[in-house]
Amino acid sequence: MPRSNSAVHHHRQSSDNARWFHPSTFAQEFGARSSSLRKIDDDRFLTSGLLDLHSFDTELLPEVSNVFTNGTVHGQSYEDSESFLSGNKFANRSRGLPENHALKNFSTDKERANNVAKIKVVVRKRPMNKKEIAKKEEDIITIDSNYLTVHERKLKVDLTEYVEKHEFVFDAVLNEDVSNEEVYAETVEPVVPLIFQRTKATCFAYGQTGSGKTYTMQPLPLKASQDILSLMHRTYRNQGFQLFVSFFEIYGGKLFDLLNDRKKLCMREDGKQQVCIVGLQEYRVSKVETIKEFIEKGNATRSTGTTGANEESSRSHAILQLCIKRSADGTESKPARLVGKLSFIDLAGSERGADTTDNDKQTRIEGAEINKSLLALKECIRALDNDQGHIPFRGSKLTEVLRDSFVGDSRTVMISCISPSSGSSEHTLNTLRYADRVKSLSKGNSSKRDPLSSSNLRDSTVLPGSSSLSYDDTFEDEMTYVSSERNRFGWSKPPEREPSPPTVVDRVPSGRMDGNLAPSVYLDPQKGKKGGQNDKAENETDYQGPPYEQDRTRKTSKRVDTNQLYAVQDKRKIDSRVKHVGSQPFEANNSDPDDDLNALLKEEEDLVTAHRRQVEETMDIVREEMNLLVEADQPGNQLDDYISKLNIILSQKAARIFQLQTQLAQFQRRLNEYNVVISSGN
Ligand SMILES: Nc1ncnc2c1ncn2[C@@H]1O[C@H](COP(=O)(O)OP(=O)(O)OP(=O)(O)O)[C@@H](O)[C@H]1O
Repeated sequence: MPRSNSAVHHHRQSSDNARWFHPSTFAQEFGARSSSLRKIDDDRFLTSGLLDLHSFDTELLPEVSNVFTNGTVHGQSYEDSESFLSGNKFANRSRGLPENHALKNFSTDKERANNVAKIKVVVRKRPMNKKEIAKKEEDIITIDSNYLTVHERKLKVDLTEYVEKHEFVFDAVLNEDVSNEEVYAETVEPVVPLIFQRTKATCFAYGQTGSGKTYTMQPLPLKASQDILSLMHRTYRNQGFQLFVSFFEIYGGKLFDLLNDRKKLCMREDGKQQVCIVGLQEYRVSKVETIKEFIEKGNATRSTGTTGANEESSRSHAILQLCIKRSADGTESKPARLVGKLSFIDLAGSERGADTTDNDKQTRIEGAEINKSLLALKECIRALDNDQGHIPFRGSKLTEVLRDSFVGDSRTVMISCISPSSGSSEHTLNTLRYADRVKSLSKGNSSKRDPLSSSNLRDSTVLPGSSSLSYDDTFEDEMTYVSSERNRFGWSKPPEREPSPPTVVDRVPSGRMDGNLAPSVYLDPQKGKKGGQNDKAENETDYQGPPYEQDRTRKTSKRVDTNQLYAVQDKRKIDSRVKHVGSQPFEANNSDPDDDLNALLKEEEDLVTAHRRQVEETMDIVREEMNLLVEADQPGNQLDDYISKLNIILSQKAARIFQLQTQLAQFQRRLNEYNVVISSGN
């Protein structure tokens, strides 16, 4: 197994679920819609959804017009197409937004695509809320361009306080004043044109409960559809492109169609090892309004599923996909094939992931499942960006479903949401470390972690300029629109657009889930403390400062049927890459290879986390020793006191080193076993 520097802390997830498609907020955003999907069904051309696994091949089209070449597209200028595509560029990028003007004139779409990072990690800090202010908590996050510093208050052994700084660098760091519109521009907007060029892109958010995942993610799919449809009706007019939407959830390892009465779906692999979701309904859409209705419907279905209510959806991953298809001859006479895809993933319930020490069995199972998703996700991203032959998508159901998104031309945008307050420092650091880990997986990152470069052992990282977003300020004026009118999510109203295309919604049998990807995650490992509900309660109170308009529906915490979770693991083993070694199976005892891999990944994470902790603690101890020496030099110091303190310190050091050595030796043994198998398999 190729080694890497990856390390995700085992973050206890202390959040409630992140449901950025929550119906209540959605309805408030876009106005409550009385129309149900039934209406959609009635009014539009929906066919019953049957799945022909092979009718919608995932093969990409041989040629897609090079629309950006030479700045003209079928007589339409590039500038024209850009101006409507990016109607929200901002004159003011000083609020935590990095200057991304490096990429000025793209001469080709390929160049454009190359300039959009494969993995982009963005951090968003939310404002302090009323409760935090009332508790006199401090804002411990400072941001300077794409640099972020956590000022963590700590106590020495002698109980004196000091501030430890943890510095991070990400592709973009957005402060509390940054609007959702700007978040979109920084994250999803740059990848939208790429999905017309055969790219599969995924956006997901993670972070502690109440850190702003829902607030951040909820508006993105609609905004993206708006831009996609604009491109289709302008730049790519009459080229046979079609937009499809699907929305499903993974709950307890099973798939449910959120746009088809939560019908249970079945995941299969075809002969070409393509992942197919049998029965998944895809709806052809040509109006943003219609997509809103579908999302609303999906959210409602998710929260009122047959076996439960909100708490169930809080334990599910919701995946909304926007697919661009095109018929081979550019007309609609032939079946459309997938060109590109944009996935928005709500990895819910992640707050339970770190709480593997919880006494409740159900909670432990869920936590383990979520940890598994996070680890598997990270591993897939790592493999993806390093063009590794083996992509461990089987590490979790989520990554398995998203398999196609980890191959080919893909883009991943991670949004790490963080709370600013001192009371959240541990969660915040965990979130940032995970983000940092994912970012450091990218081979595109030129800057490497230099653990000793900082006097205080920085947490972070990487790469200035490794993957900044591509903005073309040549067109900035045209792209800019300013509106004082903002909706509840902070979006400015978009400028007047072209007349909407006729409302057409075709229900299409799809059957194939061609790719996509990526999960929203959240990680927040926190040991020893049961995070979550209390934090949640606090975080959900009103904010002061900027008027926050988003209402949230509280998610209650109920228990789900254990059997459902157990029933989950659909263990069809078809990974041809994991082979047997001679006559000896990969794992003795008939154990599941996926489980072995997962266990190994978990051990790796544990080891790196333990190492990190050990280094940090060592630094603390060294400080203690220095203080002790200073004290020892003082006249009249107590020798007894010095000796006993030194003894304690040395014992602590020895114990920690011994513990880490044991863990390392254990991991090396496991690694050796695994390496044999993988190398033989390849
Ligand atoms: N950047 C922001 N600006 C203004 N308000 C925000 C921002 N981020 C979050 N909020 C507000 O903070 C509260 C919590 O945010 P949100 O529900 O998005 O958190 P979450 O991470 O999704 O939580 P959970 O994991 O519990 O679902 C909401 O009331 C939201 O409106």
